[in-house]
Amino acid sequence: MVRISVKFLHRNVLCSSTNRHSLRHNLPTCLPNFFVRGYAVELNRKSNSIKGGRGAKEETALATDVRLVRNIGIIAHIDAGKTTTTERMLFYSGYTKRIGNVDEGDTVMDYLPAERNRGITITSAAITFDWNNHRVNLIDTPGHADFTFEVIRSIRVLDGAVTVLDGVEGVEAQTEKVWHQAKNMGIPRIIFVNKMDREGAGFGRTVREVAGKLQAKTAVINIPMFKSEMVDRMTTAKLCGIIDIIEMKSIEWMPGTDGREFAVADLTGENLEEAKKARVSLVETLAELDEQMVETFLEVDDDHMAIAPKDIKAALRRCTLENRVVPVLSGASFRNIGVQPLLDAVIDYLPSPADRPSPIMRSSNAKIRDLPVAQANAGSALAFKVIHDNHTGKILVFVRVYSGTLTAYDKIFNTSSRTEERALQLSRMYADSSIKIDSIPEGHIGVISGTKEVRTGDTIIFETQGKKPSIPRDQLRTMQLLPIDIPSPVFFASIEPKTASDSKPLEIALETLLREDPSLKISVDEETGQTQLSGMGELHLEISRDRLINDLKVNAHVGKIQIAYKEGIDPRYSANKPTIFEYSRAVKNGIVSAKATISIRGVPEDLEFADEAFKQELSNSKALPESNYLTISPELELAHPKIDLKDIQLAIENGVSSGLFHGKKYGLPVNSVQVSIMDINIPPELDSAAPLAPALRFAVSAAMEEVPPDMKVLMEPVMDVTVIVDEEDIGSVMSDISSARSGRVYALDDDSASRPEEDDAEYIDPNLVYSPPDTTLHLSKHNIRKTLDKKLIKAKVPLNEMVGYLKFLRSMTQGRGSFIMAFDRYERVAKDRTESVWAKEFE
Ligand SMILES: Nc1nc2c(ncn2[C@@H]2O[C@H](COP(=O)(O)OP(=O)(O)OP(=O)(O)O)[C@@H](O)[C@H]2O)c(=O)[nH]1
Repeated sequence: MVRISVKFLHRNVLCSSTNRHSLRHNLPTCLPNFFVRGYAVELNRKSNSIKGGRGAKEETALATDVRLVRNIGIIAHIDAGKTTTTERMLFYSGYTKRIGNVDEGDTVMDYLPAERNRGITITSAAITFDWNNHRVNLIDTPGHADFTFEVIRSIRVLDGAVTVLDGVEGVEAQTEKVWHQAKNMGIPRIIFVNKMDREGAGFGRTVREVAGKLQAKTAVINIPMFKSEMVDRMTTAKLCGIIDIIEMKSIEWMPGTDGREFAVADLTGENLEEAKKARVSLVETLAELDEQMVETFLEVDDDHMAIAPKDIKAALRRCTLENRVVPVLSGASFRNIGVQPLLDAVIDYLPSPADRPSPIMRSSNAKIRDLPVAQANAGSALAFKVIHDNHTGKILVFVRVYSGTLTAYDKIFNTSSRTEERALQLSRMYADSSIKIDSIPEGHIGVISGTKEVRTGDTIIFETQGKKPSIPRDQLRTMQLLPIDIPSPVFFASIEPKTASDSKPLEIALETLLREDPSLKISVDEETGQTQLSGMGELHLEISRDRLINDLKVNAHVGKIQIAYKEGIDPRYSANKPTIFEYSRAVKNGIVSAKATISIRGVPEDLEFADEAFKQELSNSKALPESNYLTISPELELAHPKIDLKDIQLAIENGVSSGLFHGKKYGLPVNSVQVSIMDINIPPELDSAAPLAPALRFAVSAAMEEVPPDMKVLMEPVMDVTVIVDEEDIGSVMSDISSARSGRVYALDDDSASRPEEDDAEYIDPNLVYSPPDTTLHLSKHNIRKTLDKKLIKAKVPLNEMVGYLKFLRSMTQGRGSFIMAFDRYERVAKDRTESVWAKEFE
């Protein structure tokens, strides 16, 4: 006998059956007049079992059958309602007992600094819940631009994404950016147009924007439903539910309830008429893309209404998985409207790991070919987030297993740190608790606790029982999954322990921070001994500082957050002759001298204009940190009778990098230079590569010394800025950017660069897509945003000119303007600005 307890109209309705499937099938009949989809089951957290209908067998299937898994993320512009929507998802799936409220600061998902002190749940990277007999792993993707790197990293482990849009604001710049990242990675997406209860919200307008701006082929599967209401003797329309275009039903939520109950009814009147238009469009869109839909359509004599919902769903699933269409839904999470259909859509249309192509593993050894994980015949997993649990003090490593089943106590080999350890404890994170598990099967997400070496972004290889890897083990151990280029950090702060005894704990805490977030960088100035923490943005460093002081409890002084300037060499500089440097050092067998002949030059910012020979030389060079290059003359023979070639190369690289740590004019790290080694004498009696590093460090330092001071330049981070303004503000904003902020405007409203041209066969004309009329907009008392009149100004602007820009922009545009920016590159500070920048930042 299987029993399931369903929360229904404030009552617990108990349905029983001897057969689990029959129970599921008959469930709606237990609840007359209501159409129950995605019903909530209660989780009894204490016993870690699910009360009611889900027996152990079913839980096992959920935990192992990869087709029942959805690894998804929510991507959205700040404030679109990502957290509000997620909180409802957790509540309706039965994993939280009440709905958290963003405005009252009691949500499970929020990760902002104020909530961070509460511990692990806030920073959870993935939260698991079950819906309609499927397991959903919701992977967190932060919205702030400082964390763009983290967004990219999270997107890589997603199989599908929900894009939440604000029905008033439409497609916003940040959304567009993340959308394209997800699209480029081939991740199927669905769209949820949220906040449809707000005045000025336009569903039809937003759908047209999705088609126009995102160039997505839309399939509207539900539309908002409104009811007329008299407010202050004026008729207004109030959102009350949605019209389901697949089932051709209305779904209405009672105002003021928690949204678990909803009434399903047949459509009538205007709602029916509009639904028919939407159904025709949906079927025709699918028939354009899916042959099976054409056949089904012919079978029902071209009657759009006669096609069974299951056939529409199947076609829509096929097309969504192939990224040919994007299902669009509507609702208002805050009013508890439309979230259950969204959850259903996650299950119905987004892929399971089995539907996704096998990712590629790439070796650090260029000679080894790329290997799709499916062909490796070995276990592989990606550590996509590492978190320090403040409560237990343990390091939790969130992994996505790509192949094989990771079992507790398995030996795991980390291909980045090249270390082996055991996966001592495995668990799965639920909304506010974790459950110990024995294994994490392929396609699933789970947590390994207590590892010593794993960092965010590392690849883990493990051997699966009875299988022999398809390539030799030493080669397999050089493979990495989805490596990510980490952009240069542009802000830094100095860090000092308060007392000598605080030094060791600080070192350990910094190591923890770096394991969690590889986009942070620690550098130690060898001359001054000062430690610097660098990051992507002010907020990024503020959060890291709070983690250090408040969470990891170190006793340290963190200096002011500053822009990370660099020192460079004017590319016009060319040394008359290379620097020859001789270095002697006492070693075991006596004194050895190493002689290095090197030259140094500045690399121009716009490499595309450099001469071909130089470009060719750089492409054969080793890229070092700080956009520097190391070119070793091809004639140079580095092989040594006693020392491994790899060790020699590594010592040279380390030596050159540390020689570039301090520029000779400004004392800043050196950026964008090429160091060429023409000759190097490695004494045969040397038996370790160690002395080579200081030799090279001094040689590079000496070469830098020889560059005349007027050829040494200050370099600054320059941002790629997109300012979104109304037409009437274009003139003032552009002139401010170019005159007051030393920026270069390079495009106006040219947000179409990544889109097909209008005469391209691929072009999606927003005027031709189906979108319901926005009947409520004329009732709005306020000015309605003219979305399509917004203009984008794109410019390259020095970062120091952007500090405090939002406030300035808001006042210049009466609050209408907004902007996003991302690091572009380091550029030389123009001569006329150098003095003022130096004075402002360093004096
Ligand atoms: N009227 C209305 N307000 C909503 C709705 N959904 C969210 N909000 C409000 O919008 C604001 C932002 O919501 P969040 O859920 O924090 O948005 P977010 O996308 O998670 O924002 P970040 O975490 O800052 O990226 C809050 O004040 C919410 O109460 C909705 O459906 N209707």
